[in-house]
Amino acid sequence: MPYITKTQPLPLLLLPFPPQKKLTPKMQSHTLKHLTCPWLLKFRSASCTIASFSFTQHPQPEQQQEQTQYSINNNNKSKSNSNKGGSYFPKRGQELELVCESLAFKGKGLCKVADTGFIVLCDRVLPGEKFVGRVTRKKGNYAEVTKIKTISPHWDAVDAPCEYASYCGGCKTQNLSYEAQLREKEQQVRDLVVHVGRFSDKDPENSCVMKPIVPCGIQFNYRNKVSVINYVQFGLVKKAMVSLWSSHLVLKDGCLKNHLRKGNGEVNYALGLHAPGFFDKVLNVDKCLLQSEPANVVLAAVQDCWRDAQLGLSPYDVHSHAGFLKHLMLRSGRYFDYCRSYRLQLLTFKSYIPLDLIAILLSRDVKTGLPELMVNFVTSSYEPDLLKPLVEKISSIPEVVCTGNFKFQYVSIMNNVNSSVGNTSVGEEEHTLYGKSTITETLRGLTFQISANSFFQTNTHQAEVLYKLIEDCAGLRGDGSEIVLDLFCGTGTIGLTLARKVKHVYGYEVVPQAISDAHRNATLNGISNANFVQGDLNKIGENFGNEFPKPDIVISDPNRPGMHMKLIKFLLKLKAPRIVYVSCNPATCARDLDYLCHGVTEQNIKGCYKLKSLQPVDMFPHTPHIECVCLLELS
Ligand SMILES: C[S@@+](CC[C@H](N)C(=O)[O-])C[C@H]1O[C@@H](n2cnc3c(N)ncnc32)[C@H](O)[C@@H]1O
Repeated sequence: MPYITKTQPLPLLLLPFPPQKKLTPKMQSHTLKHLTCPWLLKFRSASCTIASFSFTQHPQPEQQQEQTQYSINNNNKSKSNSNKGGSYFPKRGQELELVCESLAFKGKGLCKVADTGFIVLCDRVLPGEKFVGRVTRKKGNYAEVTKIKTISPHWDAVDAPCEYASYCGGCKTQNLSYEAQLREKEQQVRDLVVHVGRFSDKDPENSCVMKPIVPCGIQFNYRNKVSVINYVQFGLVKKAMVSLWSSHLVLKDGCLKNHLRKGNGEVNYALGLHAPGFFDKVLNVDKCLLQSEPANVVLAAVQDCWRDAQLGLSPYDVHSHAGFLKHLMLRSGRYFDYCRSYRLQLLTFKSYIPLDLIAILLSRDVKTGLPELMVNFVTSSYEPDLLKPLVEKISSIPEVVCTGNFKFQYVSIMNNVNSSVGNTSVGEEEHTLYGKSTITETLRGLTFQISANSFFQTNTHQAEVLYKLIEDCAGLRGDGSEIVLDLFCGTGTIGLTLARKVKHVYGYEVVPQAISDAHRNATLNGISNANFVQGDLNKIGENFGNEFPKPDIVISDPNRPGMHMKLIKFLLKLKAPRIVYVSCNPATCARDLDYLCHGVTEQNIKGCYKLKSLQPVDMFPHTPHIECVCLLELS
């Protein structure tokens, strides 16, 4: 059956209860459990019974003691720190001596105030580190602190290779040895599976379910796209609150401070990464160690000239909404793998050769398969003449274009125009300024064309590993007889990598452009047994499922919020023999596994799956992100 070329909407049913409305008990029965602080459960699990699992946490009796000895402020008045109920609560501005116990989901250090059990979170502390923190925020029944000074570091602390590591929002754990990062990630998943997923670690049946984390073979230069996600956004944003001239934000008292204004009072602008916690401040960077070297070469070239007054390029001001340049997005092919394979060969000559040189040497012999690079300028209006000097500069960089005999990279330069006041990098219109409008990447033997706005796994190297694990979990019989349902299919990559070994793939995805990319990718690879349909899986109606046969395998790869209750109920009714759940958020993953295996207690719905394996995968070294591949079988 040919795949559908026209996008077909899912049978839609509007969400009955907009999440912002106050929920009545009936409404609550249709919603998912709240997972605002899943990490609290590890410490407070004693208060949660399996039957009435509550995510509303309350201070424990031991926290109700008033504390005096743990505050080290001179003017400490700990007694006044107790809240009305008499439970311990540190005061804003209070300084505490703390030890980081582990890392919570966003990479924040989890600490307990000694003898009270009161939980505080602190950014940029490492497990085992003893430090002094100042309370900055009270939040429900925990507090956030800012590190003032380290008393004794954790023994797994290492020197971060990136000069921006201590204050950039992208890599939070570069100063923790990679082995320790992996241990922390694995432990986080284990804790969530036990406390949120309710898979007891004391149950012998669960003992072999949780697999050791799969490390990432490359720890730098692995990102193929630097974009708006995870604070790793390149933006051209006016710096606010300027005082001194400098092109960098600096760290002072644990906080980012601007260091800026020229002597003549002129405001300074930056091109770089979002400073964590600030939508309007950007950390000027010349290099990011997570992205490819050619992308860094382009970044340096743009940094070199965009401030030139003669070019008349005005950066976008998020406050006044005036200005032209909004974002610079860099997307590259598999530069690292490409270079590494040749470096390994060259190492046999026992000589050190820089990566760039290796790539140039390599490219002399190879006519196809060169890694490609896309540069996307997001601007507030379409003015190609203004961008012309930048396009000329980038397209003449020897490392990124074909020059003479050195065919190194293919470069595509795009312009997404976004006139809205928001900070989004997706354009309302797209123009090709140089080269073609897509770059090509290969994954598990297939070729994918990626446009500026399409989703593609950001670590292609580790995506190979992830997709192999997914295929292993799918447990294909090898006779090409299975039906696969690929939920949250994006540009169809998972389904397409399985398509040649199965009877048919049905993919569902909300973003229309991703669906057209999926169709194009199917054609490009000569695959005709895959249908891709555009629709919102949070809004499926009663008829969802009528347009495809009962699948043998469901692949579900939702984004961070996990699956909607409607989809959980659909899957529990569908009863496909296997579900491979791929998740980028172990907290919502654990919650959804709980529903699928143990049921939805509040709605008297029984679970019908058994968790066979849960495999954490490190896709993003030095960041808090964790991917998991879970296999569920009908019980
Ligand atoms: C983690 S990505 C997975 C993409 C794809 N499976 C892959 O490996 O490349 C999640 C995908 O779910 C899509 N998505 C998010 N919310 C959705 C919804 N409510 N309905 C359908 N698709 C959704 C996103 O657009 C994104 O493409």
